[in-house]
Amino acid sequence: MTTVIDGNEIGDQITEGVAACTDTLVSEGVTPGLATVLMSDDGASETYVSMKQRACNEIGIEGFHHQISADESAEALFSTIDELNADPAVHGILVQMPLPDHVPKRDVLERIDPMKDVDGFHPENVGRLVAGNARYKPCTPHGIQKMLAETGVVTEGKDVVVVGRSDIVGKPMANLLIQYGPGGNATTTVCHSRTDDLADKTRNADIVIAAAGVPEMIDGSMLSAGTTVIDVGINRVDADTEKGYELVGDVDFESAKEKADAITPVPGGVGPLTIAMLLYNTVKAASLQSGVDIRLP
Ligand SMILES: Nc1nc2c(c(=O)[nH]1)N[C@@H](CN(C=O)c1ccc(C(=O)N[C@@H](CCC(=O)O)C(=O)O)cc1)CN2
Repeated sequence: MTTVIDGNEIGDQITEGVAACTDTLVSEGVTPGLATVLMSDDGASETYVSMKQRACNEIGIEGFHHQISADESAEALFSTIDELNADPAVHGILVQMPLPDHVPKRDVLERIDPMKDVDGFHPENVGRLVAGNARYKPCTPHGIQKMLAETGVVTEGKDVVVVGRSDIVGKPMANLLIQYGPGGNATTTVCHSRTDDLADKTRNADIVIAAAGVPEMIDGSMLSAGTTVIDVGINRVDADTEKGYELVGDVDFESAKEKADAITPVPGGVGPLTIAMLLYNTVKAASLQSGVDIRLP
């Protein structure tokens, strides 16, 4: 029997633990604050930012939102970040990706105070992660680690194939998987658009993590029986629905399910964990900046 991993259930469980930490901080006079910055008119990005704000409100994290028009200069974004860096009510800053082409992404990430970088994308935080001393683990890969642990999928000694080499998922995921300790100790292969014979790599994997942003590119014929399949893709494809689109993953769910021991659906798989781990990092940021000790889940 294939287990369909319920990301909403695991996300809710983690959020409950984070909510208890928020209560502890508030009782000590510290209200965790998260600022989201959106410089885009992309519908999906707008949806994700409002989901993040709603999730904050539900557990008592104070949300601040800054909208910058997509055709503004990069300077407008830099000065917003400078203000948020200096604001003591803001413990976490998240600049929603992707940014418009004229905005230099690396300069934006370096502008954020690393202590407030709850995405874990600042080079200082990336370096700490690679060194095995993470401050803020990037939300999606951290959520996948939690999801595997919760499902009883051990990574130690396993062959894991990560499909995709993005800064948000592929690279940090691979780095977490090769760390010492639980959720790590995996033999990790990173595949990408130039990989020769991808199916040969995925067929030899115990765990496949698909994060390439290509709708349904991994199907059952590319998997061996018993594989754990984690689908990170959330692609909007045109469909005859009320919204005019439907969400599909990077995995062809029906054929992959025939082979998988465990598989995540889209929606309701990895996505909710991304939000839960953002709350986790925000509360951790508030704890680090205030010196109030908490026990994170
Ligand atoms: N600064 C960042 N930008 C982006 C990140 C990130 O981690 N930091 N990740 C992605 C998108 N993302 C968060 O921003 C994200 C995507 C999807 C979901 C989610 O819960 N999806 C739901 C479906 C929602 C829908 O109806 O569209 C699901 O999968 O069930 C959460 C977060 C890019 N940018």
